[in-house]
Amino acid sequence: MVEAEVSLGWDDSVSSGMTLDTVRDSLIRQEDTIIFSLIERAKFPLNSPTYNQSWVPGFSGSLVEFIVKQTENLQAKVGRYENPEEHPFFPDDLPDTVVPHFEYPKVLHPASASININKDIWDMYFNQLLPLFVAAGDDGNYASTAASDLQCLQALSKRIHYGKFVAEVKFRDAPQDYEPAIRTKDKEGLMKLLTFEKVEEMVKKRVEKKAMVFGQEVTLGNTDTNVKCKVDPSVVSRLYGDWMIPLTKDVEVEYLLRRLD
Ligand SMILES: C=C(O[C@@H]1C=C(C(=O)O)C=C[C@H]1O)C(=O)O
Repeated sequence: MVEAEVSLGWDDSVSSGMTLDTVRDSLIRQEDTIIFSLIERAKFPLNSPTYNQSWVPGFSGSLVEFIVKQTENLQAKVGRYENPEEHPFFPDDLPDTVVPHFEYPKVLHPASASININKDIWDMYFNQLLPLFVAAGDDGNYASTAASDLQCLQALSKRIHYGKFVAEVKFRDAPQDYEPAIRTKDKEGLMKLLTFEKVEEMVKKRVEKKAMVFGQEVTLGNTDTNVKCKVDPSVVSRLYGDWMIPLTKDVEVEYLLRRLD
């Protein structure tokens, strides 16, 4: 299976133009998308009926499940999941694309297609993250709430699965360091090799600052030094420290384990 796909065009000697710097630039830009999506979701209170009631006749799941499934169905038809940067939350039974196939550069090892940790991302988002940054309450805006959740989920999923690209460029930069740990399936060794603590500290500080800048009320009068942010910056920093970075690194390890298949 993997061999057949390799013969369809994956060639790891071809330069993708990707470097650790360009990959990190993409992660930095994705921070903006993530923080804005959280700010948008924070406009609404928790709105728990979005998650714990079935509303749609003939569909037994929650409203958010319905919206995510239906949207993914539509987006699959127009090719969203042909892009190796995108991963569906409900990958079963997605329709084929109806639009012409776009040739994305084959940067990743074909085995990477089997890595999708969206189940964990879904659980983390709804059970741990959401209650930390939205107010309690119910304003009835369930459909808009679910649409905002989808934006957040897609942004978080893209960032975390971007670990595949991070791992690929790290491997290409130093195959001699990674190969022994891959061959012995040494997850801990791989984790050590790919970890840059200083970079992680910078990421956490930067997203905290961005949340402060993006989420403040902009007024034309004197700048109020006591700004109240739309999303608590320390929650954003915690989101990265406790979940985004560890999950991205899990994806990196999973990718590397398959890198020599
Ligand atoms: C993504 C990278 O790999 C690891 C994960 C990081 C992250 O998720 O932000 C940051 C540094 C590394 O420990 C990277 O090196 O940039």
